[in-house]
Amino acid sequence: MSAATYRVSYDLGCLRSLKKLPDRVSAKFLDMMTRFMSDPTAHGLNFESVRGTSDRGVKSVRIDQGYRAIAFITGQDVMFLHVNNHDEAYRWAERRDVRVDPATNRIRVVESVEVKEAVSASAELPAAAAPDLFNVIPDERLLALGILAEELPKVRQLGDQDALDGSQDAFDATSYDILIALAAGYPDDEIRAIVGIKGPDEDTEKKTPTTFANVIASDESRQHIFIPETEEELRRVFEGDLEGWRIFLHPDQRKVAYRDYSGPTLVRGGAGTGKTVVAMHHARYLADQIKKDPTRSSERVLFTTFTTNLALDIQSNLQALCPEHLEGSPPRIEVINLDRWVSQFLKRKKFPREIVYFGDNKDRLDGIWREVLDRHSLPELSEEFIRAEWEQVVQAKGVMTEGAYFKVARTGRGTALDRKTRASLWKIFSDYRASMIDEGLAEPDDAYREAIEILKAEAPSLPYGAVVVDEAQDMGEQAFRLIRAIVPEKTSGDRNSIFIVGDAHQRIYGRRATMTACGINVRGRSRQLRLNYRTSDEIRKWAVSVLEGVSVDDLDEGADSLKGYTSVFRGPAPELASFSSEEKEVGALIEWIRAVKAQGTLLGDIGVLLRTIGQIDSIARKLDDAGIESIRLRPNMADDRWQPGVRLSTMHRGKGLEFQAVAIPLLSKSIFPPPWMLKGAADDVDRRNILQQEKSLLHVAATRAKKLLRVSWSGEPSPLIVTPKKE
Ligand SMILES: Nc1ncnc2c1ncn2[C@@H]1O[C@H](COP(=O)(O)OP(=O)(O)OP(=O)(O)O)[C@@H](O)[C@H]1O
Repeated sequence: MSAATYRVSYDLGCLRSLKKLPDRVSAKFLDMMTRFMSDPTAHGLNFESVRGTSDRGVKSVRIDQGYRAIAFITGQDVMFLHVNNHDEAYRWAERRDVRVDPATNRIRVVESVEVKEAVSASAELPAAAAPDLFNVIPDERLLALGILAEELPKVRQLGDQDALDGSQDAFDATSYDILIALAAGYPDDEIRAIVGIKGPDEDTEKKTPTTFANVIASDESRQHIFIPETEEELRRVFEGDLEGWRIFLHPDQRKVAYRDYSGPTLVRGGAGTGKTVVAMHHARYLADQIKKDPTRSSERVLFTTFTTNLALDIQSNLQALCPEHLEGSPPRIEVINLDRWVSQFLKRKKFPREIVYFGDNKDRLDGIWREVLDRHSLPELSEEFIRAEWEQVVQAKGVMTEGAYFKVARTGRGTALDRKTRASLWKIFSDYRASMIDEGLAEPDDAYREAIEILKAEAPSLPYGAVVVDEAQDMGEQAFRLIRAIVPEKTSGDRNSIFIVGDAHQRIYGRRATMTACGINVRGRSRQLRLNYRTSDEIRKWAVSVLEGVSVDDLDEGADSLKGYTSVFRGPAPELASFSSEEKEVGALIEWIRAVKAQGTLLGDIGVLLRTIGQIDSIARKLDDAGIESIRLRPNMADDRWQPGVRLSTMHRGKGLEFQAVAIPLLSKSIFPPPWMLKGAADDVDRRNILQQEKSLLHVAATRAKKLLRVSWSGEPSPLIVTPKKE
């Protein structure tokens, strides 16, 4: 074969079979395929017929003397299905049949054999212990879910979970996913959602003709089929691991990421549903478009998020996904957290003040507050209330004059304020602002406002064609106004301008904004993801139970819910452990870490998430005494996963991390939520907001766990914990 127009694709089964073979075979196959990709005319492939196969499109290709690749050829498509040593490859190919399945909009790779032969022909299919795993499930239900008729006899042979786990290669990839979800006990609608198959009533999309060429490129097929666009991409997949998020998106994720939008877009979804993954793929999609268009060569995509460490994670994940867009100078995708972007921008613009984020200067602001509050006689309001009013109303909404403060809507604030009180408060706020300027300091909201003003006054000079925003739930009004100012709506339209992902259930920094109010109109372009890829369904359910009674916005003017939120796999129930003393609790935590390690989990894949830095210090000492290595994760520093040691992190810093096993200790009533926070509440509404934020924090911490979650306390449990268990 030597025509330049062939489209080459790789079934997931092919990539998996390749990973089982010696590296040199994979290297040879890769070499052969990259050469074919670069110049099919010079490096044609010799396809040979496979004797005995019922499907005439199934062919073999010689890799070397000992190994063969099996492919399926039709029209202009070459799809690789399997690689193995000569005899096994032929045996595998003899009974394979490739077909278009209009019901699922996928390409299916079927082993078309009779029952006895099927089992013996599938070398990896283990002997069934007792043929009962799916026995209670009638054929009609299996077929309606998408299992192929030819596969039914093999399904009936699967005796137990071990047999199913070992039979991956014996089934079409979609069928295997269906069986795994069935065995885990999911109901049919959830199985369809997990596997990405529409139910008979949902299938309302306009259908393109179901030719092989169309179906192989469908979002559904591409859940299991990889179509490389460049040799580089092929190399990365062959040489790296098969991380699902990079290659095989769920059809719902692909539909959101790989398309154009007529204006700003919002993607919501519970923890672990792949919002960051989708945002990264969309950034890549946008950068690919820029790359293809020479007239846009100076354009860039700004990928921004809330915290530095999340930006660092995204940078390294994008490096794995599309390095070609990060390596240029300047790179086509620029990843930076918004605070840093602003401070760099203002520095270039010679902004004379220092922006206060953390550390010593924060103490200087506290000092200014003390002096200002001493100078003014306070109305009947607490210091906490006044400072919260400054942060949540004056600064958050960018109020600059007394007149504006009289008029501003104080949404979310509990205590009503009459005009006279507002006038007294404004004197305090003006004094504080003037003193802060005198000291040469600025708060982040001041910095955002300054940047917005500069951008509005300047002729458009920034190179950004689009902004992608992650963790939007933690950004405030000024941040969104700034994002809009970075990519202002053009007279030619607002196409692909802003792509925002977030989840208000995970709002942990107390900021809140309504996009429409900030000039970002996402109406009609809001999407939702529902499948949690990170956390087992059992842990997910517990994490959701923590949020009971919490009502959550949709980052705009409506409400959000976690309806339909499900995990793609199941696991052990979270362990809730109660102790009579903290000493016993920490002792048991140490034993738990040892047991998890003994079961094969690396220490670095165990996270202990705590509410305060003081608690981290204390647990670190106790782990040290017990001879267990630990690493404290600090804000603004990436986690070097190669370093051994249990990860100790605050719940806040835990956002953006994930671990096989997570422990959340010290959740006693007297410690969590921290009493000082509730004591500092300005009024009942503030108190409710604090409790809501702490619930979100516990929810975030719990959803960092993949397979194991352990929650513990001593004495009385925190009221935020559901269902206690005795020691
Ligand atoms: N299609 C997929 N296939 C395999 N893994 C996936 C897929 N999509 C997401 N994941 C994995 O699921 C985990 C969660 O993804 P991601 O961090 O993007 O979710 P999120 O919605 O941003 O989560 P959170 O809101 O909790 O930060 C990651 O480990 C990611 O690699």
